Amino acid sequence: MFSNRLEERIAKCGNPICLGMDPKISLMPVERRHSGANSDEEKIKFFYMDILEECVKRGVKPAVVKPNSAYYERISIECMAVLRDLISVYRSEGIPVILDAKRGDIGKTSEAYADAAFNVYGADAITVSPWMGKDSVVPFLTHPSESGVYALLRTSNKGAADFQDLPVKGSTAFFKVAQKLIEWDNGNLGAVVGATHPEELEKITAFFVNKKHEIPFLIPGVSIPGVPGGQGGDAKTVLQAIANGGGTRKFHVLNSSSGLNFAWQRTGKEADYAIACVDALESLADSLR
Ligand SMILES: O=c1ccn([C@@H]2O[C@H](COP(=O)(O)O)[C@@H](O)[C@H]2O)c(=O)[nH]1
Repeated sequence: MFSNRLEERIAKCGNPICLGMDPKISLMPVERRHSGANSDEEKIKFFYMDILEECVKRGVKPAVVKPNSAYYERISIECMAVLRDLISVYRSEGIPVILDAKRGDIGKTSEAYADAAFNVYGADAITVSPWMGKDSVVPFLTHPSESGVYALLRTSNKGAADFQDLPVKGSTAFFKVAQKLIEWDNGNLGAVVGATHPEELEKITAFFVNKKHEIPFLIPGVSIPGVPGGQGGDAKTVLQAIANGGGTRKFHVLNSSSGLNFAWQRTGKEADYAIACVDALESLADSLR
């Protein structure tokens, strides 16, 4: 089951951090280290390979990584192959990969999406939208690869309130989704809950705890102090919200993408982008112990 795999992985690596891998070429000073890196595809590959190499050298690895496919799709078809290669190489270092693609469609199309995510890209888990209901999510959950599925529950963006917070029959829409997730769960289901609304995170944690059915959360929106571009979520506040809701930390992961990727901006030392990323990862991990 994916939830067990996550628990073991977090215990092994000693931190609950999800390193987002969302490339932004203007913030990737790869040419400082690799004069031959001309194309965007090469830059992305070098950038994330350098970060992985630094992680391995220092023995500081994130619990999981999360590339968002949009950032690769926007570059080129070839960049999708770069994404596949990066997934493979991070996995070969024992780091599970969550493909953030927010899929979901009628059943047979969800089956195709699941094959793409788990067989073609080789990801360990995927994000899905639960909006189309059970038959749109089950094909991911029952895929022979027994991979993880994170359903959007209470997202980190401002617009999350537009639908997710709507009152529904004495409750709130996101709680109705949470109830369905419990019903659909086969040990492979998790939920996306944003870091930017700790009060909602606490209530959602308490909901699952009270139902005696906790599922893994993917918690995006964590910022790294001093690095621009993040959404403002605070990692310690997130863990406190989970504790306040009565939850355990065993399988939840906290995602920071721009904050970790482009941490070199704190010192301005462009050539040290990989060191800066792993420094930020290490100090975030230390601060959460
Ligand atoms: O509710 C959600 C769901 C997904 N995301 C994704 O996570 C990263 C966040 O990037 P940062 O640079 O750390 O803000 C990005 O891929 C989002 O699409 C989210 O932020 N919130």
